[in-house]
Amino acid sequence: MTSLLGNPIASPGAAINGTRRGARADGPATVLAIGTANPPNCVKQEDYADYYFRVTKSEHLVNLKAKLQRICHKSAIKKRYFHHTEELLDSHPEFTDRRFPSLDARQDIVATAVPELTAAAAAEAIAEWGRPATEITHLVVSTYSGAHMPGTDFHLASLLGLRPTVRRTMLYMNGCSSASAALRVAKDIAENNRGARVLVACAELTLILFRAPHEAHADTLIMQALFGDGAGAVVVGADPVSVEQPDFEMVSASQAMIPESKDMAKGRLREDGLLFLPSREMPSLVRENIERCVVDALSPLDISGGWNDLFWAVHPGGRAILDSVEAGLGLDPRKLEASRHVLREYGNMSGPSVIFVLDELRRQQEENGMGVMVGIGPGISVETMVLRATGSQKKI
Ligand SMILES: CC(C)(COP(=O)(O)OP(=O)(O)OC[C@H]1O[C@@H](n2cnc3c(N)ncnc32)[C@H](O)[C@@H]1OP(=O)(O)O)[C@@H](O)C(=O)NCCC(=O)NCCSC(=O)CC(=O)O
Repeated sequence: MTSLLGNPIASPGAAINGTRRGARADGPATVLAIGTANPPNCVKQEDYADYYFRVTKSEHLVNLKAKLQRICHKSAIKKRYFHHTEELLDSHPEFTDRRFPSLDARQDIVATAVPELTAAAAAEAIAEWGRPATEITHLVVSTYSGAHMPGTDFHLASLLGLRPTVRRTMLYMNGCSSASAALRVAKDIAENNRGARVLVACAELTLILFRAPHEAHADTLIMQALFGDGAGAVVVGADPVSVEQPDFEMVSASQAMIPESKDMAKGRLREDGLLFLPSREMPSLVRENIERCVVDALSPLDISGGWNDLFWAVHPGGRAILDSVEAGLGLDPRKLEASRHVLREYGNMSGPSVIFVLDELRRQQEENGMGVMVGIGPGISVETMVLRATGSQKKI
């Protein structure tokens, strides 16, 4: 091919391919910094049944209260944090009375509370990262606590002073695997856009699903007994520059649907808030399927068996979920200590939980060599990310 002046020119395809190759990062995406945040209202698990039946004015349901006490006792949770307080619930009787629609009022509260909590976690991550917030190029935000246009991503960008051209992606309704999904997206962005610095932020507030006990809905008690509020944020980028100290390389990411599991963990957004129903069979299905998911994710890397040689960051969905992963993979009990710590100190915070687990692993300096982050979400979906600890001596 020649130009109008008769000079030979390279074919456009070759030029574009060259540009595309040059636009990609050289190395893998890495975790450059982690931040977490919780609201201030803390309720001890041993007090939760008294608290919950008092605030929902349901003391007369003595059998359900005793059942909640049994569940709390077996939950392996010590305390949880909530945005909602007794005063807030008192001023909104529609949150505890199933006969009235309450979605509008819930949405109005989370519209500001979710961006604020997310911003607290993100500000911590950016401070640790050590570069100005304006150098964040991409933002990936995930939540099921409310849905607005513009969304939490837009408000968060303003609260943090990100540049107006930051490229935003909003993920909704990914349940408890939301942070894993957001980190998977961030890895792809970082590896395909040279110099990209991606802020992942994920927050959930249980106000969106808070409801009173009801004799016909015993499963409500599971949600009320296990779930807590929290936000996690991660700065992701490839080819670190000198000020940046990565904690983990993000080696590979995969996602799988457990067969025949579509009714195992399902959520519906209704006039009385988000109704989320984890089935009783969820722990056994996780136990039966987890190893196949892990094998499928790791075999392309020539890693098979020897699960106790890896470190593990598993979503603390509940004590029985962690027991199932431990049994399904034949893990030594100390392998899930970071996940059990997060469950004990915060409950199941849905998606943000795995970010807390990564933070805990590096704090305990338990991570070493290769490891696996496992998100468990609706369906049942299993998100697997292989990580390599960098052995960073970062002060955190
Ligand atoms: C709730 C538990 C702490 C209870 O501990 P145990 O199982 O050891 O104790 P147990 O069998 O005696 O159960 C205590 C009481 O809870 C009841 N119970 C247990 N699981 C239930 C469920 N899913 N729905 C309704 N009730 C349930 C039992 O019938 C029993 O009632 P009674 O005492 O009257 O006989 C545990 O089962 C657990 O951790 N389950 C996992 C919870 C879960 O599904 N988490 C995933 C959330 S979704 C998630 O994270 C990801 C996502 O999907 O997005």
